[in-house]
Amino acid sequence: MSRAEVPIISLDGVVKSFGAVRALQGVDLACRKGECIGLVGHNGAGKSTLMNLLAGVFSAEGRIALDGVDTADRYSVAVAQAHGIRCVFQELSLCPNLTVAENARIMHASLKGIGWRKRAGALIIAQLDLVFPGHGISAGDVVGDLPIARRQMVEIARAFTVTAAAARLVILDEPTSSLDAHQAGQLLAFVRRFVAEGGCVVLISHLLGEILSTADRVVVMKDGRVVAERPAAEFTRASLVAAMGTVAREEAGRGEATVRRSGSPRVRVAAERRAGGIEFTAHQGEIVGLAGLGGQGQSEMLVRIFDAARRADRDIDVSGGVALVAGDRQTDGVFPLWSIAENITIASLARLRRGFLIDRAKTSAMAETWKARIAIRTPDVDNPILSLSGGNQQKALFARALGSTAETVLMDDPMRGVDIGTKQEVYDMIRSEAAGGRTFLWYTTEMDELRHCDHVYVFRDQHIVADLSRGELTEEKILHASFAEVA
Ligand SMILES: Nc1ncnc2c1ncn2[C@@H]1O[C@H](COP(=O)(O)OP(=O)(O)OP(=O)(O)O)[C@@H](O)[C@H]1O
Repeated sequence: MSRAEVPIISLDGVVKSFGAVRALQGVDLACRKGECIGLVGHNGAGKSTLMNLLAGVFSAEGRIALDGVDTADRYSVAVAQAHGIRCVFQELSLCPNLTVAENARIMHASLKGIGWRKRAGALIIAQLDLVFPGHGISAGDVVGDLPIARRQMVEIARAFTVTAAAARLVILDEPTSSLDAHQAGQLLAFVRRFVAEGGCVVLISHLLGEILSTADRVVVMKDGRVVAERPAAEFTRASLVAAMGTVAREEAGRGEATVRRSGSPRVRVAAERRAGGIEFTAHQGEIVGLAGLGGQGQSEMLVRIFDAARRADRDIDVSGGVALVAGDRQTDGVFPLWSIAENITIASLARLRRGFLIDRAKTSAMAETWKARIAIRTPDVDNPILSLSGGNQQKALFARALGSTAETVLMDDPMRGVDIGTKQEVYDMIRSEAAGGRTFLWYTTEMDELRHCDHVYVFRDQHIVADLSRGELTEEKILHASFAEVA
């Protein structure tokens, strides 16, 4: 084997268990210079566990070799970092109370002495400029004040920064899940440049289009095993879905071409008092999309509506109960110290009461029902929520909202990290619940998801700039409204 072919890291027969769960059941993987490996698999297949192993976070049984040398059981985060192995985790890991520059310094201990903050700031901003030109982030911004997309951009750029050790292998776990299409395109183009210059990237994603367009080789995992591994060019979207063990099917959009908006609105947000201001309405049984580039005021609108259901807001009318599926599950969704069952049932406690107490049997029954309906992978719903894989935590948030009696469900980019099979199940559920009279307000940056909507409002710069019914909905119109200057 020539030197160039010696893998940066190789795993051989790696096994990892969490209690009764065998997360990895004997995995082999080699990561070489100059390649992007696409890693796919259903929620809970073992992808994040594998990346934690590559990053030295978890120890495991089996063999790990670095540059062809067996590390025996000496592999650790420090050893991984010294070899230029970096990770961008699905759950963002920046310190929210520190600035962008200070967070860059955490990764680079060599930035010290007088002026370190300035140097750290220059380093991260230069990298952001390379990956996400026009990012709009400053070194002095406090991370906790940034919207989730910008936090994700900082985290990604930080992984590629170079000081003492160059980045040789960067593992990206669902890196585009909070980015809009434009930012995702910037990142994937950068990945190709990094790989062309001799770097290696492991790209974990449920968006199969980005795997097929960016990866050289695709590794498919199922239930803790690698079940297929081939050059990306040999896969089609359908064969990839089939390899993951999901039945491929064309996603159906909403049936009829146009829908007459009738009945009294469930949610109405008055038009802004400016020329051309557009009123936002959502009627009973409608699925209403909030579109546009990421972070253009869509989440803020959902939060205002959520608040208006509890206390009067002169510009917003809401009738009936409201539930929210948060996209930023880390800060807005999951109760990290609670069990899976408690996380699912918290929005339904009124129905689960017996006298003054919560009926545990009813709570467990509701959690079990949703575990089965939405395929939450856990041996026991009383396990802590954080024992679930990221996508399965997101499913629990869906179960919380759909299982409540709220007439209106607000969804803030809710499919983060959810696998393709489950997405199809959830789309079906949303459609049938809407047919039964429920109203959905759905913020998504995925064009494909907007096809499920009856009506779409496009946001730009905190304003609604277009109001499109299903019959008028095209990707071109949405892009045009997303980018066009206000006349
Ligand atoms: N800390 C933990 N404690 C208990 N079980 C865990 C823990 N971390 C992971 N698991 C379990 O290991 C299995 C693999 O999880 P992993 O996070 O690797 O899946 P994944 O393929 O990354 O899924 P996703 O696409 O949802 O991110 C799952 O069944 C998960 O519940």
